[in-house]
Amino acid sequence: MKIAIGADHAGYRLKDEIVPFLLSLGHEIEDLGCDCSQSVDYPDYALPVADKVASGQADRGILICGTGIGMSIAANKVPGIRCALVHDMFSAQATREHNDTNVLALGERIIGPGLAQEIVRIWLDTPFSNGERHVGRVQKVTQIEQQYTVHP
Ligand SMILES: O=C(CO)[C@H](O)[C@H](O)[C@H](O)COP(=O)(O)O
Repeated sequence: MKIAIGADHAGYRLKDEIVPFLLSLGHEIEDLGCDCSQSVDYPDYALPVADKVASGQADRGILICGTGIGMSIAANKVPGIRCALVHDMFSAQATREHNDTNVLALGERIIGPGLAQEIVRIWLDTPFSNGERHVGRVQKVTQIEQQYTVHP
């Protein structure tokens, strides 16, 4: 899978643990920063990752900040993005099966690298269930997005 990944200053250390893990699983990674503890703004890293996924240049995106909250809020503003903030293995599976999420947000200040890797592995491996009720609900979410998208 081609995966775009980004973090702010509160998430780059966990990103640096996740990137080699993803490479060891055989994924292609585009690391869009940041790479040091100098304070930056999470929307500046959420947008490029979300854009890679929304435009089809990446299959999935992973975003990391202190809590994952800022990254998930920002990513979900991009049309076509369904970003889930996940800190447990059950939700990692459920959000793929039920919500067909294409971006995963994690909080470095919330979980350690071992749990984060398990969440990432499950989230990447779990297919969308394609159950009729889930397809219909995801379509309804897309319809909400379309209602608020300004078309020129
Ligand atoms: O957006 C966030 C909180 O919802 C992220 O966790 C940020 O990483 C966090 O706000 C950064 O905080 P800092 O005090 O500027 O390090």
